[in-house]
Amino acid sequence: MDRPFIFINSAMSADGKLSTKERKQVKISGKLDFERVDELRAQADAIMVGIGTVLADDPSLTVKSPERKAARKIAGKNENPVRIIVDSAARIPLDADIFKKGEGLRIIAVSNSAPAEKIKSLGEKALVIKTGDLKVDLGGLVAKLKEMGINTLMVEGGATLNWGMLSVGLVDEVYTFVGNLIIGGKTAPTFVDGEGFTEAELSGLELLSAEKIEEGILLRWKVKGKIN
Ligand SMILES: NC(=O)C1=CN([C@@H]2O[C@H](COP(=O)(O)OP(=O)(O)OC[C@H]3O[C@@H](n4cnc5c(N)ncnc54)[C@H](O)[C@@H]3O)[C@@H](O)[C@H]2O)C=CC1
Ligand SMILES: Nc1nc(O)c(N)c(N[C@@H]2O[C@H](COP(=O)(O)O)[C@@H](O)[C@H]2O)n1
Repeated sequence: MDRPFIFINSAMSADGKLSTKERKQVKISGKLDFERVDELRAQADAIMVGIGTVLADDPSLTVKSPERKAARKIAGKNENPVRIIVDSAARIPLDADIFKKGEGLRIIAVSNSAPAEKIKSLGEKALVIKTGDLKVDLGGLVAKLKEMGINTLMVEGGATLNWGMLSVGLVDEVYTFVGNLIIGGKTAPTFVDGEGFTEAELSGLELLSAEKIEEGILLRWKVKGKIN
């Protein structure tokens, strides 16, 4: 394959929301799910999120457990997977947590429309990869990641990037943790936002497993592509 194996991991409320209408991150899952996500991070070559997630949550995207970080070191890797932000217009603040916390390569994926001055400043903190004219070309980006030796890519949202990846057929598997709360609100981000598929374009899934974790359920899906 000329791209990495790509999977999405997201935590959603029982009504499919990723966060509140104010884009505020809320606790959807508990300690056991946190550990599961940390293990997925530790096993991945790279983790990717959209700029909307950075602006809303300012995540560090680091591996949290000292044991998992040590195991990566023993395997000759950095403590953290490569951390990638999809950021067409290079809006990421230079003091974002992904720059401040943890070791390892950061990649900011921008488009040709990103301002040159900002790209220059980002170049001091991260590798900047340019694809696409107004919007990052996700297919082009993942092909470059593969060339760099990234074989497993974990996508951690948000709603728009999930759509971007799924809509162009770049996702192999999906993990959705469904938590025991309702968030509601028609403007609250859902698992997949963006334009949405038409009936003719719907993407089918095969259920690989379903597991109760604490008060929620973890579903693992294989993406099958177009149903119709
Ligand atoms: N519960 C969970 O597991 C998670 C929740 N979230 C929540 O999701 C929300 C953020 O989601 P969004 O605002 O939708 O932002 P997002 O994180 O999906 O980023 C979207 C941005 O990615 C950029 N992008 C560049 N090229 C693209 C392309 N080709 N296709 C798609 N996007 C492209 C665009 O600038 C776009 O605005 C936050 O409220 C955050 O808390 C985020 C991650 C995980
Ligand atoms: N709201 C929410 N609930 C959960 O149960 C989650 N697992 C997440 N995941 C996302 O993970 C990011 C935090 O990463 P760091 O701890 O800073 O490394 C953040 O973007 C959350 O939206 N979210």
